[in-house]
Amino acid sequence: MRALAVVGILSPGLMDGKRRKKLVRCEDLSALYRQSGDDPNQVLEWHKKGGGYLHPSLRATQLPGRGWALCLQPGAPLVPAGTVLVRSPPQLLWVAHESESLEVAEPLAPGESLPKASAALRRRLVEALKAPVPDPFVQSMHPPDSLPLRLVAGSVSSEPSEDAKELLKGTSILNHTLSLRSKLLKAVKPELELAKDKQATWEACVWAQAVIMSRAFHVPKDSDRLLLIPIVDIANHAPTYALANAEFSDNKDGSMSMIASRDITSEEEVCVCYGEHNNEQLLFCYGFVIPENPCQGMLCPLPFPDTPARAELLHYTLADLRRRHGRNPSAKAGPTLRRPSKAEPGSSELLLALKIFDISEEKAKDLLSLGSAERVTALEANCQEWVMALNFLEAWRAEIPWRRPAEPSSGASGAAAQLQQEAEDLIEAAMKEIAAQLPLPLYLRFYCFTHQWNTLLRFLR
Ligand SMILES: C[S@@+](CC[C@H](N)C(=O)[O-])C[C@H]1O[C@@H](n2cnc3c(N)ncnc32)[C@H](O)[C@@H]1O
Repeated sequence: MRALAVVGILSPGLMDGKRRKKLVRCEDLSALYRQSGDDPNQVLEWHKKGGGYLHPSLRATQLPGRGWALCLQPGAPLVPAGTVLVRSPPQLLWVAHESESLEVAEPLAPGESLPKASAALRRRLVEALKAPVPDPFVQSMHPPDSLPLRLVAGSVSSEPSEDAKELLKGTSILNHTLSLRSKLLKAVKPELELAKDKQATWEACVWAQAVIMSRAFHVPKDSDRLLLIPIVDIANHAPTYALANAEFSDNKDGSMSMIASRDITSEEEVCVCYGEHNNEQLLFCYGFVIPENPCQGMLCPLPFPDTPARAELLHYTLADLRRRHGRNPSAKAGPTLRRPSKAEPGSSELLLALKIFDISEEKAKDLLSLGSAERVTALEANCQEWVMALNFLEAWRAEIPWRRPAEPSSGASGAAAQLQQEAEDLIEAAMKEIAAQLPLPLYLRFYCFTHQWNTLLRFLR
């Protein structure tokens, strides 16, 4: 009974007794995740019968590397901005309110703002799998197998394997994912204790958590409602709000719609923006990365300063820096490494953080009382921070496992490998940038002292 009844149930059109019996004996829960032959029409039918609306020119289809997607049919007339593309009535939505839940729940991951609502949805999803035939909506909720939580989920009774951890080394996601796994294990302990088959229950809980991370929406953004929205949840992600061609609309009658935010033409894919996320955030929550993502940056694996004035100073000055360059000022997550550009060096946030690490608490208090412009001048990096940054970047790069350059990045680990490659490229670019600033004698001294001859030869001007 390891696979519950779920495995058979999740294969559309296979409900005859003989076939189902065979599938129930299957030894894994892989049918909880998207298969290449999955057909979206079952859930579309179910949605229509339940009172849902789908624009007649839209169809759900599989796109390589993107799973299911909503696209305008070939030859369909232009759909003008403002058109309702999908409407899901309240009775088909799964809604959890943070304020209505009495339970105590801790956030499982950084940035999770509705932990009680997530816990309530997770429990409901796991329960739904126990039904003899879960409804087509539940059957359609397939999170990607490249989601980091899935990569490290492994066995309920042992630690994640070194091989699984290797896939995320050198990125801030490794620690976040391991922490998410252990917090989830703790949160579902009561269910696991009651379960006959602990591994199957653990896998169902991982599936439910993965569904919430990759398919649940928090609408409106500042409300306490977490929703699973059939059909609307088939829309894939556009990197920025400006690049999306559709958006959610929260209706007065409790239904949810997706509306065209600009004209959409024949065969175009309908995409919403899940949030302007960089590839680290996308991989952690959604299991994919976007090549040349315009929302760029990778979190530098640095601890935040551990004294109040230095922590506050870093927070404010990072926000200042971001505002000045037209980026989202939120600085909660700490300094990021970016692609160098004419407007801004890629290592500017790292250099700022290293400078603040090196000053006293008293000096930090003084700087906090100054205006923004004076602070910027006082916190300008010099040779000392450049050398510290080179040291830090060398250590960061050494964390990333060595990979054969031609190795194809496909399968479940492909997106993680692409993120590691992105980290390597950003580190290399930042090192070049810093090497170009450093006076030659200092540069030579650093590399001779650290015996990193390869880097020395590569960057020697
Ligand atoms: C809300 S669901 C969208 C529907 C999903 N494609 C499916 O098969 O059901 C989010 C998931 O879709 C995939 N996805 C969304 N946008 C993507 C994109 N721009 N590139 C690749 N995969 C994407 C990821 O697997 C993500 O976790």
